[in-house]
This record gives sequence, structure tokens and C-alpha cells, in this order.
Amino acid sequence: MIVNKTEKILQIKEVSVDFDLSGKTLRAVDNVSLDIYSGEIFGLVGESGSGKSTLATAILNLVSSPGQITHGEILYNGKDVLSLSDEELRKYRWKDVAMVFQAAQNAMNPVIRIRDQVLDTYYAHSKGAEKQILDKAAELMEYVRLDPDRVLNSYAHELSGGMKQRAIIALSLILDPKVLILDEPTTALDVITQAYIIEILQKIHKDLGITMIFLTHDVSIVAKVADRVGVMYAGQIVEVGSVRDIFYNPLHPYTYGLIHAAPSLIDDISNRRAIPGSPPDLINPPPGCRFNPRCDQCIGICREAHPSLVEVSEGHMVACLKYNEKVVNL
Ligand SMILES: Nc1ncnc2c1ncn2[C@@H]1O[C@H](COP(=O)(O)OP(=O)(O)OP(=O)(O)O)[C@@H](O)[C@H]1O
Repeated sequence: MIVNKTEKILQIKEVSVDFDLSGKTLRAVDNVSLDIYSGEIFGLVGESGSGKSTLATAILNLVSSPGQITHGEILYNGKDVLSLSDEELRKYRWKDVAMVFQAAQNAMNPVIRIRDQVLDTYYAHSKGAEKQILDKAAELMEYVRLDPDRVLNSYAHELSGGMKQRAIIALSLILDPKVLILDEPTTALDVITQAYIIEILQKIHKDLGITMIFLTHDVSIVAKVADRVGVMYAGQIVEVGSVRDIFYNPLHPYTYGLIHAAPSLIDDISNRRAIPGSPPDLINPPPGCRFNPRCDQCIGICREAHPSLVEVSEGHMVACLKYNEKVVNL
């Protein structure tokens, strides 16, 4: 797949999302700016609670109470997503940008057959003849290597976890979205099924030219599939770069820690190093760099000054005071 680095299909500009929790504000996404290029696979990695899912729901303008997008702009092909009418939003979701939610298998409707879930989804976002929609659903089921007759006539509980996940991926493609967001698409599946689903997603990407955003805490998946990677920590983007930049030349101590904490089957487990401590409470994050309490390279200024995201080489950006010019020159 050729990535067109000049065509930004999504532009996320200084977006913040707050959750109002009994008078206290939890900022789950803090001033995030990110461009997604047409045709790429973008991997967004970070520990649980770093804000990946919240950012994805913001892209769909689907943040629900007590959450709210409190700042910023999201553009899809230049169109302002946050000011779309309800009708425009219905079309935008699924037709322009579709999302496979985390643990979506468990959220399938247990009392209707998959074929009816396909039709319900389709009619919630568009119009069409039933036969045509079901023919297309059958094609997509075959595409994800499921038996269309069997699956379309099944209830969710009649399918294995891996089959349900593939059925949901097929369903997410029913309205030909241009961008597909996958939130932990392989979590809770065994490693063989994980590899199978990743292979199917890579084929979908190659054949359909669809832009994909993978949200995951599993850096090994991202290393395998992504063109570019964004690293999130405590609601902020701390590093963005090509997969090569991130895995061969990680600049942020958190990125380095995340990569070196990941278990590998071929590597000696004793080489793995867990990142000490845990992510901060987002209601009351530490001043300065949010990673400073866990960072082995922390210097005094890191507890006071907030690092901004700076470009250190083409397309490789990092938010660490070591790379902020004024601080480096101190
Ligand atoms: N509906 C909600 N109400 C209150 N707080 C929320 C809500 N949804 C998310 N949060 C908070 O926002 C922060 C970011 O959560 P989010 O689910 O976006 O992270 P994540 O990186 O996707 O993690 P995970 O992979 O575990 O879902 C967390 O502190 C979480 O507790």
C-alpha cells in the first residue's frame, strides 16, 4: 500500500477531552495533535488508561457523558467533524470512519442473528435493498474467511471469540469506510487466532487501501503492521514517528521503556525491563513532564516545565525536555 504523506485524511488539532467526575475533572486526552495520512496503518500505543480509546471516540465525535471534548478541532478530509449535524454524523460514522470497539465481541446483540445485526447497522447509517446488503455481507464474511451462510444465520453465542471478532471486522466494512479504527482488535484471543486476525487485517488494508488506526498496548503488533506509530502517555502524545524511528531509535524514555518491557518469544525474558511505578492519576497529574516520576533520566527541570512535541528529524517528533531547544541550551 502506498501511503500518500501529503494527504491528511484526519487532522486532530489540540484536542482535549475531560470527564466530569463529581466536580473533579479528569482530562483523559490533553491537547493532542496528530495527523493521519491516507492509506497508512497508524499504531497508537500506550498503557491501559493512557487515553487511546477516548481519543478514538473523539475522532468519531462519540464521547459520551460525563465526557466532553473541551478543546480542539478534528478534521476529516478537511471537514470539521465536531460541527456536523446529527444526520451528517450518522453518515460520517461507518461510511467515512468506522470503529471496531474494544471487546466488541461481547457487545454483540445476543438475541438476534448476525444477518439482522448487519441489516440494523446498515439501515442505521444508510439506505439499500436487503438482498444487496446481505450479498455484500456474505462477500465480506468470505473475505474474513468465515462461512457466510453459517455465520449470517448464527447468533453471537454460536461463534467462537475469534469468529465473532472476524464477523465484527466484516461488519465494520459494510459501508465501505475510508478509515477503520481498531481498538485492541486481538486482545483476549489466543496467539494463533491473533496472528490470523492480523493477517486478515493486513490483507484488507492491502486490497481495499483503507486507512487503519490500531489502538493497542501490544507494541509487537504495532511493530509488525504499522507504518507510523504514536505513543501516548497519561493523555498526551509523547512521541510520533515511522515504525523504524520508534523501534530502532526511540527518543522518549517512556517509548524506550515500553519497547524494552515487551515480552518476546525469541528473546531472553531476563532482558525485559518493566517500567517502574504506574501511570499518574489523571485527576491530579504531576507538574512538568507527566512521566517524570518514573523516568530514569529525569532532571530537575522535568518536574517543573512541560515538554512540547518537537520534530527532531523528518516526521519524528518527541515531547521530552532533552529535545526542547531552550532546555538543551541551558
Ligand atoms: N466514561 C468514563 N468515565 C470516567 N472516566 C473515564 C471514562 N472513560 C475513560 N475514562 C478515563 O479516561 C482515561 C483514559 O481511558 P481510556 O479508556 O481512553 O484509555 P486507554 O488507553 O484506551 O486504556 P484501555 O486500553 O485500558 O481502554 C482513564 O483514566 C479512564 O479511567
